[in-house]
Amino acid sequence: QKTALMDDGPLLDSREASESHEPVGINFGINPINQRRFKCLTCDEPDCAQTEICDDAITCMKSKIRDTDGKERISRGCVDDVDKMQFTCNKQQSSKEVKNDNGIKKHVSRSAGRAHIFVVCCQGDFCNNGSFPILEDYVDDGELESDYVFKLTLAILAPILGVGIIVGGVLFCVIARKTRRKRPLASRHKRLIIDPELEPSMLHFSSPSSVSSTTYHAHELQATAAGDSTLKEYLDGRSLTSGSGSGLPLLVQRTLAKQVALVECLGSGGNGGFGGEVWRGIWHGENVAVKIYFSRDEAAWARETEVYSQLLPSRHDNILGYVGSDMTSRASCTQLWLVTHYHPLGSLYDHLSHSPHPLTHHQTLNITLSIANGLLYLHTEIHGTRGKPAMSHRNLKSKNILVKTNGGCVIADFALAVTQDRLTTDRVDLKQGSKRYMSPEVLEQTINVECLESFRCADIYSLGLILWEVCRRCISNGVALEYAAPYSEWLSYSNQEPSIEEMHKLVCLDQRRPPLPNRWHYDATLSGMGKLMRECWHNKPAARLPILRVKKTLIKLAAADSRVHLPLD
Ligand SMILES: Nc1ncnc2c1ncn2[C@@H]1O[C@H](COP(=O)(O)OP(=O)(O)OP(=O)(O)O)[C@@H](O)[C@H]1O
Repeated sequence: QKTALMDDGPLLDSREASESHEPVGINFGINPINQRRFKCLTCDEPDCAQTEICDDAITCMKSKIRDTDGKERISRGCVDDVDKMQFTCNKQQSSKEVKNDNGIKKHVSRSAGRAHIFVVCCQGDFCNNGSFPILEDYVDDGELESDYVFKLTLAILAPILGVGIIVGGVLFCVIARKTRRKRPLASRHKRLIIDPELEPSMLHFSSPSSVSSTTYHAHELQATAAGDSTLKEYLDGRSLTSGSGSGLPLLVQRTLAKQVALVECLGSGGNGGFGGEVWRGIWHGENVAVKIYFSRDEAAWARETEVYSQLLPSRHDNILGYVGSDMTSRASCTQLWLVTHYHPLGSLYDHLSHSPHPLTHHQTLNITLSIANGLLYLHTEIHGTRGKPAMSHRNLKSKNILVKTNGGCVIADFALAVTQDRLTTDRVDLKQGSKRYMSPEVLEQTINVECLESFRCADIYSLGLILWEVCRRCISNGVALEYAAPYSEWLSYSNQEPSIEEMHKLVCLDQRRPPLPNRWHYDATLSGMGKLMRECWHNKPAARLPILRVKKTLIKLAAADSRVHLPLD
């Protein structure tokens, strides 16, 4: 039963004061036992515009409902039977209070898409007066779930991400370390090609087979990891530092070993040679020859370096071109490098003994004249700023002469070379040098070791033997002889280094000399060459021709031979 109320406010206030109106909450279940009836305010949804009174209620109620579309409805009323009360007042259970991040309570509907209902039930007359329950912010399950999913994802991903970052960091450090370790090699490799300090133009090969920077293979660029140069330390306190010679400036030479990539071993100096190895290397895209001495041969390396860098100030067509020297320390081993021009045809010995083709007269005279030319330069003192002292080679042989691709030759291996100054200050070891090419006075040890001229005469003896080796391979009347090393017909192991005793017996005691083939008599050039040889290997040093005379004789022979087309000066 409803009674209309004209003045809502004051009436409600006074009633409210006179009655106890405890919210029923979840304890409402005891009230039906009392069966006491209350008067309650009643008004209808949606806005409770008109309030009336109802009585006979076992509990009063007021409610606020927020629909799924967000619209709110309010109402008050009487609940007059127990079943209804249980149903109505239970509506509080449909939402759940949770605290958000800031500690503010929210009523949370447990199922998305359902209306949010808050019903307050109370027992007492007009106890449902007053303000309506407040619906807290609505947080639906979806939001909660997405929050949960987000947190779960974070909980899973965070450790994975953390471990990933640590592993990545460690990997980065390891790779960075490795790269740093490799970088010196890489930059070394680069320097091999682009170092502007060094001038590849110094290597002016006439060789058409010289390898250019565009034709060598990638594997050839594997720079040999030479150790740090110790050349400076070595040179400090020595006389080599002025470096007025033909090679690179000394400062530049100190980085040479790092700039050269060794490509192939050309041979090792056996048979009483220097004992190290000769390699073809690549330097600034050009082939170079690298002679690597063992540390026990340091004196020979130092002497050869000194000769090239100080005593042979200018380049000469018939002296092996010098690039530089370096001393490196690798795995606590000292390596001594001497870098020179590379001549792909190899030594005169290689050329004469391995080439299937005999020599023409033109080639024979080209070879012999160029050797004479080189030796003349070596033997002669030259005055002036680019001057040089007179020198003796002391180890002339066909293996120490290299063949250029233009058919001429260069003299190499100056480790035993001497000047008059040197002879005055140092005592030379006469056992050094190739025994096969030793002159009788060296074999007998009767040579005047303090006089340069006597060693020049010994060089001429060796030159005589070289002329013989070359001329044997010259074709005459369609016939050329096989290569033979001097004195091989009298030595048990013809190609092995003979002993000093063997050579002494042959050359000094038996007075043997290489035999001149008969057929040379029928060839003016070769017979002239035969005569020249005899004058070179004469037993008496003083009777031997000086090198200038040898050169002039060769020029005459060349000029007289129509098969020879050499520019003769
Ligand atoms: N500048 C060079 N260019 C090309 N090949 C070279 C050069 N220097 C040396 N060779 C080659 O390397 C080989 C070995 O050189 P090495 O100086 O050891 O000669 P060797 O005559 O066998 O020994 P040794 O002179 O010590 O008796 C030579 O036979 C020659 O073929």
